[in-house]
Amino acid sequence: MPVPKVKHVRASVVRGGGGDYHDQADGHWIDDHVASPMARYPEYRASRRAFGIDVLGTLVVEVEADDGTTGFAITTAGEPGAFIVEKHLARFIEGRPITEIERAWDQMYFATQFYGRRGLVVNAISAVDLALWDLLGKWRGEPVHALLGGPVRDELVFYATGARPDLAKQMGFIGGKLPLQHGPAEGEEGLRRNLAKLAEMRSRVGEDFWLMWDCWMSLDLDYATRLAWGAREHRLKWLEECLSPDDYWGQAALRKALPPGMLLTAGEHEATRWGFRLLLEMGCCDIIQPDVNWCGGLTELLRISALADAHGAMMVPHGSGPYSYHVVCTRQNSPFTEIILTAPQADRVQPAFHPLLLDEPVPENGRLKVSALDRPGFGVRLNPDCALHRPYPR
Ligand SMILES: C[C@H](O)[C@H](O)[C@@H](O)[C@@H](O)C(=O)O
Ligand SMILES: [Mg+2]
Repeated sequence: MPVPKVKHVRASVVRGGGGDYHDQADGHWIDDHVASPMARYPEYRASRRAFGIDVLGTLVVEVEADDGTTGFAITTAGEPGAFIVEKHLARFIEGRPITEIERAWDQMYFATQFYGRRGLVVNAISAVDLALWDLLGKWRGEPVHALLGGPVRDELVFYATGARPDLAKQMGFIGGKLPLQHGPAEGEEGLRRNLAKLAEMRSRVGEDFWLMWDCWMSLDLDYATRLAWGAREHRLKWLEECLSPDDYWGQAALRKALPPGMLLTAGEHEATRWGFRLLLEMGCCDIIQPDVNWCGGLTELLRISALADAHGAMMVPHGSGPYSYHVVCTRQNSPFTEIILTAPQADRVQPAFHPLLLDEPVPENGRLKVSALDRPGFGVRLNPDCALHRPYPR
């Protein structure tokens, strides 16, 4: 059977949830006084949307082959991402056999290296890469996990990120990750409030349920160290992304300063094998957390995961929904994964990319059978009720 060629690459945008976790309506837990690097400015302390955490919105990339098969994927990149795909990346994909995913990745990365390397550009590359894997799976009639060598486990186990770890425990998750709410700018009172919140949650969930803090790049080395030692009595399992992702030196120092047994995690805002090599070789973390839709896509994540494995580190993707599940089920060093509870009060499970994807599998009782992934490609469809807009048609 001749291998089809890519006929069209289309980049569209959509607002409201979807591929941008922070593009949510008013009153959502994810924007309720969460610590951030901008909290040193009082006007940006109460809300991350106030400084534009939701500025990009979702980019949807569709890759259509000349036999009509179409793959797609999403990321956080919005209209600037659509520009990069239509005006720059598409030229390396259109007209090529749909099987040439490695070649496509290499050309997309090195052609944009002079202005990319991480962030928005690599988010856009990730979406094209994931769309190509979706297309390949659909053409071959196989789930993506089968293209990666197949599952090493029968079910996925999840922790949940949200404001209510107590409810996450009732929903059957193995742990709950809280957003840290107060950073250094709110001084000792803020530190006391953080620790009081953790103590309250520990009292609700009992001794064995995992509790973690997501610090979202908001701290300095001294504050993070004091927070960690204050959290020790409440059995905090890990501190996440405490410092600037560029401060490899501070992260390495923090990891050495933590109480015995407390883990340090990082990586959701890191990208490519080179960025994660730096994190791992400098001893910055115990668990790397690449976002599959941001780190370079699946092609690059396979290299990143192998690096982590060689360093004896776990690779537990940040969010990423089905794009994570198809990889995690095939990697020995990915024993569990994350779902970000995108429901406004973090009180129920809904698809991670709600409302944009149809057929997105969701964990039940904190678990998901790998057999639920057994549909071609990533096994999801675009919701026709979510109107796409193509800002740079060709
Ligand atoms: C809850 C955190 O502040 C972020 O909003 C979240 O998207 C991310 O850091 C995570 O690890 O889930
Ligand atoms: Mg995080």
